[in-house]
Amino acid sequence: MTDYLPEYDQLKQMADEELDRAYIPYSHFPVGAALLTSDGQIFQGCNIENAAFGSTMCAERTAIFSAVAAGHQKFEALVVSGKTNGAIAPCGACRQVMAEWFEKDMPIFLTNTHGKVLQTDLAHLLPDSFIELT
Ligand SMILES: O=c1ccn([C@H]2C[C@H](O)[C@@H](CO)O2)c(=O)[nH]1
Ligand SMILES: [Zn+2]
Repeated sequence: MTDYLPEYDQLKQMADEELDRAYIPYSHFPVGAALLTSDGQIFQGCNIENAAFGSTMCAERTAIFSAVAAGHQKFEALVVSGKTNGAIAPCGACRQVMAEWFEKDMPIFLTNTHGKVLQTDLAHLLPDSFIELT
């Protein structure tokens, strides 16, 4: 089961809302995300694809970069949602970006639209991560 987070239902609803905003002419694979800042704001993200496929931006990074661009650098929780059979799984690039901004134990809820919820964190998604030049 998952730890109780008062904002979870709102985050999940806002992540799901982004599934309809995803720009996915190539993969037809929508992903939505909602990110809670330490001061209680929520930033949404969807995947935004590009004809040059490598220029595509994932839902998770859209949410993180949107929050950082608005002046937020401390985060409490992330919910990601996909129309997948199991829980959505963030790509490697997103895990590396998460490592830059999230504490290792910050709750990350990987979900789908069928009721699956997997609670995890960066300690599990990206162990032994490269986070600074030392
Ligand atoms: O966690 C994920 C996994 C995939 N995608 C996007 C990238 C691409 O647009 C499409 C297929 O990989 O899904 C995300 O946004 N987040
Ligand atoms: Zn990604």
